[in-house]
Amino acid sequence: MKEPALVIFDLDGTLVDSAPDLAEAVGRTLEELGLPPPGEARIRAWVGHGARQLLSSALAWAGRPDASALAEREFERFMRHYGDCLCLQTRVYPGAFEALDALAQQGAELAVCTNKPHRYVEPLLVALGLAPRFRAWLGGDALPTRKPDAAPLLWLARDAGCEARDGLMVGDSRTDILAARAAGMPVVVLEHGYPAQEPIDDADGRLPGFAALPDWIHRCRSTLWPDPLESGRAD
Ligand SMILES: O=C(O)COP(=O)(O)O
Ligand SMILES: [Mg+2]
Repeated sequence: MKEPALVIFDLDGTLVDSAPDLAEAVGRTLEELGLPPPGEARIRAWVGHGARQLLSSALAWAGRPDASALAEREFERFMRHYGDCLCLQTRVYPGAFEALDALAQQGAELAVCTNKPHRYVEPLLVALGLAPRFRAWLGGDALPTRKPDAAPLLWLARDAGCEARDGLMVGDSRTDILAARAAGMPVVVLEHGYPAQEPIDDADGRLPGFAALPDWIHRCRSTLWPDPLESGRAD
């Protein structure tokens, strides 16, 4: 029986809890614009669609009817602030290192696919000691399209020399599920992250956190990654 050849992790809400630092950066940006900071709880509900969308959600919440145009204009201001608070309070979720090590020991390649701006992905992974675990990572603006488009997952599968169907996406949101489905990749959702704003019940699995991941993969491997010799799959 096979194991996944490649496991791709979402970043915010899956590998790391970055909401406090994102909230700080959004708060500083809005304060400079004379608007109230939305606070961490609201940020948790808005993360996952990229930084522009996050800023736009905050500006709309603060009552700006021109939120999306204003987010575009003030994007670099937000990016400066986020660069300043990238890793003040951001933490790796419990069990992540252990799960990554267990998967690597089983021979899986590991990668990160996030909608966070690409320029901040590597500094964050390095600061948290995660970078050496991954063969590759892609931020939301690394390619012309981002999750929920399939392109970043397909790019990472190609980079690892495998088919998307032989990989696994580990995420926390509907965006991750849609990207994986579009790529033809199995997907499991970890529920330790941000509150689900959209349905996540059509993932292949839902787990409370990392501790359950290696065992879940092991139990599901014959259905999710059937061995062509056993299943008669035509390649
Ligand atoms: O929305 C973002 O900035 C990042 O979100 P993701 O890591 O969950 O893709
Ligand atoms: Mg996420």
